[in-house]
Amino acid sequence: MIPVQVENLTIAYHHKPVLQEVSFEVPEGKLIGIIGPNGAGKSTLIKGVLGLIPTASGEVSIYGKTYNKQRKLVGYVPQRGSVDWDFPTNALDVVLMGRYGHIGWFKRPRKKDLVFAKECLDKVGMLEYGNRQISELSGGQQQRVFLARALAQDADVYFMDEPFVGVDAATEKAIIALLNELKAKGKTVLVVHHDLQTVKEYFDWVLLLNMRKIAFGPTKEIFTIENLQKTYGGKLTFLQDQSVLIEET
Ligand SMILES: Nc1ncnc2c1ncn2[C@@H]1O[C@H](COP(=O)(O)OP(=O)(O)OP(=O)(O)O)[C@@H](O)[C@H]1O
Repeated sequence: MIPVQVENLTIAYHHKPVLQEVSFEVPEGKLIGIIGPNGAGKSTLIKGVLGLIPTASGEVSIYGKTYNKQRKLVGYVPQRGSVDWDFPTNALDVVLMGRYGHIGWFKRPRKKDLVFAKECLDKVGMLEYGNRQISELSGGQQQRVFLARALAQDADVYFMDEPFVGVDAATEKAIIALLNELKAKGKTVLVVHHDLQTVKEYFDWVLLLNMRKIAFGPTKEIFTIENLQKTYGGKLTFLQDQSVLIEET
């Protein structure tokens, strides 16, 4: 079964297309990087797939059915900047929200949901912050709580929008270890990612995006200088050994 299939997806804001006729099929059990310059439509793609914004045309299916029918199978870590952190709730409750697909919105969480939510907080090193208001956490800590929420969903396919932004090097390592753990369990994880230096190390497959799909496939084949130039235009600096690339912003 194909975890995510996108066919001819077009999305426009105020009638101006920002994503045009994007098609790809995501294979199961892989870590996939979504790469492209600022404004390329990476977040828009994820939001479109998850039905959070209207699409102009195209089809999306999750394991062969519409997202609405498969919600429980999908976990989402939004971009940190897009979340209202002043919302009065503590870290454990944020993680418990990840369980509602399993509990049902109007029922109280069962003991085992609570235990599982705490396990997820522990996995991201945040157990001791369970009672802390999310507004009182640092950016990197907030990011980890959202990761714990996604883990609590116990989904089969995950979408993460820049999970490494604002986290320190140790946390980045811990997050990538978690993603690899998910992969080892056969889960599929799509990650919007900006650091070109780590793409080869982190991701099995990449989607290169700039309003349109530039290329999609195994990192070894797709993450080439030629494709990166197509994706970023001239905004790349090639270091001497040709293997290290830096995006100028
Ligand atoms: N709510 C909105 N209303 C109007 N235009 C929007 C909206 N959200 C995004 N856009 C525009 O759509 C385009 C794609 O934005 P998007 O956030 O998907 O890019 P991105 O690739 O995720 O960028 P970044 O790397 O900067 O996060 C941009 O030109 C952006 O200005």
